[in-house]
Amino acid sequence: MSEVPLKGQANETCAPGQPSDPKDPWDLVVLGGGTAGMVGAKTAARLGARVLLVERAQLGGDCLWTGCVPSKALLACAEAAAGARRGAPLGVEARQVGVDFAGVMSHVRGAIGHIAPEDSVEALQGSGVHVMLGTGTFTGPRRLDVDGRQVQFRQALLATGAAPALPPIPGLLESSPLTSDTIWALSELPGRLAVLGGGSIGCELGQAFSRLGSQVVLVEGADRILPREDEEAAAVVTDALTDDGVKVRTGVTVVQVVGSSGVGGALLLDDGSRVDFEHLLVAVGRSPRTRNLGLDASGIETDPRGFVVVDARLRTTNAHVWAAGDLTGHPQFTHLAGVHASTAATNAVLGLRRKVSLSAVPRVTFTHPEVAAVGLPTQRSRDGLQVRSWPDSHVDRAVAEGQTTGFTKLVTDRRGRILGATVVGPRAGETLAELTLAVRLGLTTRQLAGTTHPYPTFGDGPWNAVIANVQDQLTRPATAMVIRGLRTARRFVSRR
Ligand SMILES: Cc1cc2nc3c(=O)[nH]c(=O)nc-3n(C[C@H](O)[C@H](O)[C@H](O)COP(=O)(O)OP(=O)(O)OC[C@H]3O[C@@H](n4cnc5c(N)ncnc54)[C@H](O)[C@@H]3O)c2cc1C
Ligand SMILES: NC(=O)c1ccc[n+]([C@@H]2O[C@H](COP(=O)([O-])OP(=O)(O)OC[C@H]3O[C@@H](n4cnc5c(N)ncnc54)[C@H](O)[C@@H]3O)[C@@H](O)[C@H]2O)c1
Repeated sequence: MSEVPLKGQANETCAPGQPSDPKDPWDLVVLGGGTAGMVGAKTAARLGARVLLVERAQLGGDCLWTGCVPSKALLACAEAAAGARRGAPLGVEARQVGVDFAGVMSHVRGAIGHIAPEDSVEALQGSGVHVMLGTGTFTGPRRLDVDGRQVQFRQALLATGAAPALPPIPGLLESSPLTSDTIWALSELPGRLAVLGGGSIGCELGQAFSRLGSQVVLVEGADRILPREDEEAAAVVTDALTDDGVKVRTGVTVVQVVGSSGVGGALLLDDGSRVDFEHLLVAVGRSPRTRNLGLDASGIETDPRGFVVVDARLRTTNAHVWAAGDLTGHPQFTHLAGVHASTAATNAVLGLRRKVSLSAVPRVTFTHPEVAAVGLPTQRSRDGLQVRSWPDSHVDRAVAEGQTTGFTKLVTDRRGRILGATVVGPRAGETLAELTLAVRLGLTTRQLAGTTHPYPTFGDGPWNAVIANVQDQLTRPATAMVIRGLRTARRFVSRR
């Protein structure tokens, strides 16, 4: 363990070092320096608390080193290749698209390197947070051991994240599969890549590797990929993956993996078929990093899957310990980890009772086209709720770009309040922002329809969908009668 000392007088003022008197514990000790840990620590320091953050590896966590940043950088390379290839219908022909995998990985590392200083020890110190590098374990309700050093706290924030899950399939471990933790070390593009799991990671990385030139087979146990998303959205992505050369196999179970570490192998499926691979990527979900943390010693309970049990204020079953991010069992997103952390840190340091709400947490799968969703499912109409759809084939920007497979779907109540949305299309994640605000604030389609949107943008999809919903409302018998009455009165008045 190495302790990183604070530098400079200014830092000393805002974040004094370890209190020398053990009866004067840290106001907040944060365990884990990923998104949740860093945001929580900075929030608490900004509120004037004396904060110690303990990280066992490197600050930045999964998002920076193995998650969002490398995956989106890889996707950008893949989109550059695919964009060059799909020029023909637009009159632009690139006869041979070459991919230099070393160059791709250099871009991926470059993106990480660009962002890393913002998540560095120095940056945290500059925000008034004391950092200790080492592995933390609870040794009591208000005590931690960090590689042999005892740390006392008034409050603690647990933010140790989650790690790729490996299902108990015979032969899987022996085949040393790749996961989202290890795939970034590849130095050569896999010739044949099998991807187990058709969720966010499987779809994003499967499509990216296929666009870069790998032969990809994606194996999903459920009857469709992206099983948590709108069925039509999943169908559009299935078609897109297929167009990009991915062989999508759904509704099949892997009964055995044959082959040994590093020399390829095969998935044996329950329908008797096999999928040969050079590399296997496993992406079937992420398990909380809650083992060997001494949670029993500190009275912190976990659920049967190992996620830390929290209340709506993110307090664990130890009244002095809070939890944030992937280890809580809430949706596993960087943006939610940040919201969690600022809420939990504020509650911990100031004794407030702020709650997190999961009703308007947006999610985006960054395939091409993207699938972005928030709020209630848009799958089908339910009692008293309407679903309104608008296809990108009627969005002028999508037509101009020759990318019309997407759509916007809204679920609204009778008053036109927007309760949920799914947007599929290029940059759907950006388009979703206003719908997220609408769901969160309970805005109506009438309010959004009355807001001028710039033309021509993909934002026309949601705008046309809300306008269509308002027009639907105008056809209701009572409203139609009022309109008829006003029109008749107007005619009468203007005749005089
Ligand atoms: C391939 C991939 C792509 C993703 N893409 C997106 C995306 O596009 N958008 C999005 O919102 N989310 C995305 N995610 C999810 C996102 O990365 C996570 O939700 C986010 O990183 C969770 O942050 P966290 O702080 O909870 O955990 P982590 O980032 O995992 O941080 C936990 C930290 O705790 C440390 N730690 C663990 N145990 C100890 C200990 N005992 N002592 C000290 N330190 C410890 C770890 O070293 C780590 O640094 C992606 C994930 C993956 C894998
Ligand atoms: N764009 C993003 O925001 C983004 C991107 C990547 C990851 N993430 C986060 O990381 C988490 C983990 O991603 P993930 O893709 O590993 O998990 P996931 O839960 O999104 O998807 C896992 C998929 O694997 C399937 N599956 C499970 N066991 C299987 C088996 N034995 N055989 C075949 N299929 C099986 C499931 O049906 C599911 O479709 C996500 O839930 C998400 O929160 C987010």
